[in-house]
Amino acid sequence: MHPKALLEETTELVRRVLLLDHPADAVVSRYFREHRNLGPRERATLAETAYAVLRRKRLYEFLARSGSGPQPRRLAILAFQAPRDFLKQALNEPEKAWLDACDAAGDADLLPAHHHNLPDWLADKLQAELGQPERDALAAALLDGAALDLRVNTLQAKRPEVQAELAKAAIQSEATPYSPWGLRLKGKPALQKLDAFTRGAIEVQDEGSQLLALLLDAHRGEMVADFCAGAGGKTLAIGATMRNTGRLYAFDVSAHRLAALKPRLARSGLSNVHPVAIAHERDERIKRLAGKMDRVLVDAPCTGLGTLRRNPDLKWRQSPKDVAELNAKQLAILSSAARLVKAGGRLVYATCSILQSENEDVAAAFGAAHPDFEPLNAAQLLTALKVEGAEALCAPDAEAAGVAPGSYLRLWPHRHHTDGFFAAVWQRRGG
Ligand SMILES: C[S@@+](CC[C@H](N)C(=O)[O-])C[C@H]1O[C@@H](n2cnc3c(N)ncnc32)[C@H](O)[C@@H]1O
Repeated sequence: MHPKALLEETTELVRRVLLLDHPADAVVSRYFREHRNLGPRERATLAETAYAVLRRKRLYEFLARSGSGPQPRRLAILAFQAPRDFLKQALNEPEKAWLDACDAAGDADLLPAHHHNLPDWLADKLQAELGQPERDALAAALLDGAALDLRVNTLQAKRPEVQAELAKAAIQSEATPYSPWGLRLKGKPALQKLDAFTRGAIEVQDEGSQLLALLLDAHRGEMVADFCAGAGGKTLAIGATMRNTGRLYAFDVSAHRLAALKPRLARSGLSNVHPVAIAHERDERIKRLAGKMDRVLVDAPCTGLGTLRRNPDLKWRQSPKDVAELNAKQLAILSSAARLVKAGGRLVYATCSILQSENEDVAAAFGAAHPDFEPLNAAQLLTALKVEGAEALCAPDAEAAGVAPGSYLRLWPHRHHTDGFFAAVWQRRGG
């Protein structure tokens, strides 16, 4: 495709994702369905440019003020993911001169917002919670793309075997540093046609997400509930730790998301999983299981701000009002799910958010209202599960928030190269 046509297609996709009315990945998929003529390299340029605009929107909007022509075109030019000489073939003379001037803009011309590229409310909140140097390190890490991590399905294969099998297909990987099941791939190879994928030996899953399933520590023969199972990323990992025995309920209010679990379950070889679509967290079907579960995971709906490397649109699609509404929902879901836990059983509350209000504050509110749940130290649990350097994963600086070091799992992109995750763990007293 001629550079001019490619820039025009890219401009249209940028315009659509910036409406922010749907998740960016859905907008991109829809665009590709509507434009089947686009080849794989063209698709990559379009998608990567749209994501680059979302990542550095504040910087590019600032630079775009000096240009002319439609704003989405200016943003697409600034973020265009191809060599400059290719791009310049698509530009008129004034655009070329303007782009050269933008490339020459130095730090002195830029404000902090043009570096962190966060909305003000979020930049301020993170600065208040972390201090500015840490906030800036986090913001910089969130501007990078994330590595592609796999979880090896240990029901089917061992990690070194899968690693060797991938190497034969020219896919290089290294063992993830913390998760015993993880492989971090070099690059972003296509996986869906690999035998290892179709037979269920691998699933795409961030290392941090694997650690949440590990922390639940479900065993053979247990009764376990994954309360917000969604498409079942963690359900599959938990089912494997149970060695396909016992009973694993996958609850979610979204039948649509649970439907996406079905083909993954079929590949995985798990037959102990029972997906159940519920109306809400106080659904009658849940009440019947009160006090019966050995383990309950609440992977709560959240802002997803820990996943900005993958979903940069989320920072523009969330507001303080959304956060406040989620906080109430998170506590309600956690409190309802806790009723399922039997005496002596374990409860894990997790999010992929980096905000204290969705994490420590919800855990503290739940703990204050539920003296029958004893908090467990996440660092000690992960150390017992042989996770290397578990203490550094578990909020070593938590004392500032008034809790003992190691109380909570706190994963950060800039520290641990995972998505941002939180987990708190309790044991129900009386077992
Ligand atoms: C963070 S996502 C879960 C991701 C999933 N555990 C995984 O590993 O792929 C949160 C899920 O909570 C579900 N949810 C929202 N409200 C809920 C409720 N009241 N009860 C149960 N699930 C709920 C959403 O539909 C969504 O699938």
